[in-house]
This record gives sequence, structure tokens and C-alpha cells, in this order.
Amino acid sequence: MGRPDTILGKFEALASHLSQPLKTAMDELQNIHWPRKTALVAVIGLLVGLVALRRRYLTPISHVPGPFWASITRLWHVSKIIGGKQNYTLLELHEKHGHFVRVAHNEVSVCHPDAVKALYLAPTRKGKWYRIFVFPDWRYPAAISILDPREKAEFMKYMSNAGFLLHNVLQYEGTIDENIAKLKRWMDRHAVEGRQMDLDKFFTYMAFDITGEITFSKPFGFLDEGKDVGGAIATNVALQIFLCTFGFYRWASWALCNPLVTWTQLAPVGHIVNTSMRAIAERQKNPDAKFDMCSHWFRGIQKAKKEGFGNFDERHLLSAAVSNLGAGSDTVSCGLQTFVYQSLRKPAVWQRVRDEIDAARKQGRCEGEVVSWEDVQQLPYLDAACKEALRLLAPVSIGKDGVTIAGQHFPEGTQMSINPGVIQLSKEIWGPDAQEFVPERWFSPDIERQSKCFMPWGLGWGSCPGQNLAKVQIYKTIATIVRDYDIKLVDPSKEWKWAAYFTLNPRDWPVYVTQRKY
Ligand code: HEM
Repeated sequence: MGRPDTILGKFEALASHLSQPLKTAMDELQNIHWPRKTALVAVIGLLVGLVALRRRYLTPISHVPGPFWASITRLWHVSKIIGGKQNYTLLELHEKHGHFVRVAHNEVSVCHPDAVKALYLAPTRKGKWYRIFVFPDWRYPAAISILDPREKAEFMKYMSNAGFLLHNVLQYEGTIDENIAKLKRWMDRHAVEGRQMDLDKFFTYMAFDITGEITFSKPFGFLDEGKDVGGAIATNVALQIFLCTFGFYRWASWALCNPLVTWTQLAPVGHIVNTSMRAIAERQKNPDAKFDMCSHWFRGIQKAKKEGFGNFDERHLLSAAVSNLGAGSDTVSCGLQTFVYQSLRKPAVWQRVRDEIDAARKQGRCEGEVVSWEDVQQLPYLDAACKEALRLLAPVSIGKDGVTIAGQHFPEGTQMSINPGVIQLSKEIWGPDAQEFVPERWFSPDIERQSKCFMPWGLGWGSCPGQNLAKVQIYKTIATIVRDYDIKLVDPSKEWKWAAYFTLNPRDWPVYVTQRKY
């Protein structure tokens, strides 16, 4: 006691308030006699059994095949999410059972082209799971947490995404180039010293720094330091696991996401939120700030105040900034990593991208320290290889309610979801080589039909606003490093590792880098 200013002190004070009622409750439990205890256990067991039976056999989706435990409890799905391989587990289940798989007592996973239109392109509500996107507690809802498309459209009049328009992103091309150049300095250093390099980490540092620049005109400094400053990136992964699982038990998330925990700064979201708060505060004092996301949002707040729209203020700005960091960094890193890792496994792809760039250089294009956006747009094979990387390891699964798909009607209240990691790898849609890295497929006559099921950015009203920014970063970085470096895996006999939570996080594929002479 006696340390009220420290986090421990705050907890000691809170614990002393709670201890008496807890002790009384425990004493009362002790006082219940054994026969009564047995009866209580039996009644609870009976109730649980009845709920399980009803969920398994008496719901409108009881006929949908899937694992037994999935049909009676959401815990089956949650355990697969925590294991980090839910996308592959679902893929195997769809290969076994077909288009529909029951993944929880109230959720059906769908892998069918009709589902894309019915679930994404129609203006239907999103699943309740999205309500989890409130940072750091329920006072800070992010745009992604709005379930109704009309409500979202109203909100977006103020919370502008104009900063993501391509011409605004391109105002930052110089800044993006500076960050890619910093990445190159680290690659040069590793090449000269002959040291192995964790490119996975450096890609993530770069994506985080660029997101910081676009959001608040301030990088986080990961690339300057060459490390995860303050553990913000590690926290982001923890945050994703939390979101994916507690989204199904939102009442339980309140134990961690409430104003009290925000005040103590103990929750996993604490670090990333504090970093954003500091950056926004600094940004407000920064007269030299560029035309970043914050400048659009500050104007939105003024507009909302003028028009009396009470549902957009500084709290939304914080959650929007945190959303950008959470959604815009690991995802870009994943795209970059998938391209490089898969091309190292299939050197013909790397060589073909390089040949395309070398041919462009002969015509005076693709020169300079970093290849320009204007030039990368004229590289069709690079475009195909980047799309193929995003097809092979896509990030997120999404749910909607109450629809008819491929002749089957699912009643209101049934959560329907498509996991891009399933539909983008379906052999029925993409052919027998669906699970291989084959950029050439993007030139086949079937691609018009197939690419309707290409959805790394989501589709429709809930799709990714940051896709222009992501593409500019990914295409420019890949063109530049394929042109300038030779890369090989330290141990080609070892597979990389990855975990699919909300976004997909690859890791552990160290490389040797050498500078290319040309
Ligand atoms: C390869 C890179 C990326 C991929 C594959 C990707 C994918 C996605 C997907 C699938 C969604 C929809 C999620 C859902 O509703 O369940 C989404 C939402 C979002 N993304 Fe991205 N994203 C990428 C990069 C970025 C970047 C660079 C930013 C910004 C810095 C960004 C910001 C956002 C935001 C703010 C949302 C929430 C939008 C809303 O619902 O209002 N993303 N992203």
C-alpha cells in the first residue's frame, strides 16, 4: 500500500476494495452442504447438456456438416484460431465436406462463388464479432466496428478516408521511397558483413514506419533503430489474438477493455494506444505536418461539430489511428514476405520479375534508388506475382447474417463467413494447382471468372480502405529489391513459420543477402 501513483499501487487499492465481497461469497459457498452441492452440479450439468443437445440437433443449421465439438460450442473455433492455423483447418474441412461447414453452433463457413456476392457485395449487416473493434475500451469505437452499412456511410462523411485515395497516397511517394531506401541500407549492411538477415522483421518495421508517416506524419523509428521499439509490433500480434477470440465473448473482453484498465495501461492494447495518443498529440502541435490522414480527420471533427453530428470526435480519431497501425503493417509485411519467400522457393519467378525489370531499364525505366510507382505499373508479371502472393496467404475472415447461397437458405441470426484463405485456395475454383505459387495463372483465360473469388482486401462496403497504400508499398519494394539484390535462404531445408490470427504473420526464414552488380 501507499504507492497510489504506480500501477501496482492502483491495483493494491482496487484489490482491497474487492476483497471483502469476494471473501463473503467464498464463505457462503463453503457453507453449502454436500448433498446440495451435488444437486447444484447435477442441475448445471443437465442445463449444459440440454443446451448442447439443442445446438447439435435442433437448430436450423443442424444439417450442416462439421466437427462435432464445433456444433455445440464456439470453443472449438476459438481453439483453432489460437493455434494460428484456422485457415488450413477450414480448408481441409471444406475439402472433406463441400461448400458449407459448421464451425460453431451459430456459424457456417462458406466456400462458394455465389457467397462472395451474397455476403460481401450486398449491403447486409456484418456479424456481431466486429463490435470488438473498440480501442482501448468501449468509449473508442473504430469504423470497422459499425455493423450497419447505412450507419457506416453516415459516419464516413466525417471520418474521411480521402487520405487513402491514390493521388493522396502518391503525395507520400517520396516518404515511402525514403523508407525503402532505409531498408536497403540495412540490406547493404548485412550483405557487406556477410550476416544473416531477418527480412521478415525489417519488412514489418518498414510497413509500420510508413503507416506512421501516412497517419500522423511521423515514423515510429523502427527502421532507424532496426528493432521493435518498445515492443509495439509484438503487442500488435498479442492484440490480434485477443480480438479474434474475445470478439466471440465480448462480455468477457470488458474485463480487459474498460476505462479502468485503460487508465492503468496494463492491457495488451495499452502500448499501441499510448504510442498513437502521443503521436496524435505531437501531430496537433506540428504546424509543418503534411497532408496526412490526421489532417483529413481533424477537418472531419470540425465539420461534425459544425453540423451537430455528435458521433464523431477525438476518441474516434484515436481508434482510427490504431486501426491503421493494426491493419496496415503486418498485412503489408505479409504480402512482401510471401512474395520473397515463395520466389526463393521458385527461383524462376524471381528471375522472370528481374528479366521484366531489366528489359524496362533498357528503355530507360525502373532506374533510381527506388523504382517509381509510374514504372512498376508497367510490369505485368510483377503485378501477377504480387497478386499471387496475396492470393496464397490472405489475411482475414468475415461474417454476415441471413442469406441464400447456392440454393440453401440460412436464417437470420446464422453467422455466415468466408475465409479468404479458404476460397482463394479452393481447387474447385482455382484448379488443381490452387495451393501453389503460380503467377502465370493471372494470364490464363479462366482468370476473369476466378478472380471474382480473389478477395484479400475484402469486398463491398467493409473492404480495405488502405489497399492503394499497400499496393504502392509492396510493388515498389519488390521491384527495387529484385532489381538490386540476390537473396538466398540460410537453410533451404527449413520451412518458414506463420500464424493466422486476424492478420497472417509469417516469420523465421532468415536469409543471406548480396548486392547485385549491374
Ligand atoms: C496487403 C495489405 C493489406 C491487406 C491484405 C488488407 C486487408 C484488409 C481487409 C480484408 C479488410 C477488411 C477486414 C474486415 O472487415 O474484416 C481491411 C480493413 C481495413 N484495412 Fe486493410 N489491408 C491491407 C493494408 C492496409 C493498409 C496499408 C492500411 C492503412 C494504413 C489498412 C487499413 C485498413 C483499415 C482502417 C480497415 C478497416 C476498414 C473499415 O472497416 O472501416 N489496410 N484490410
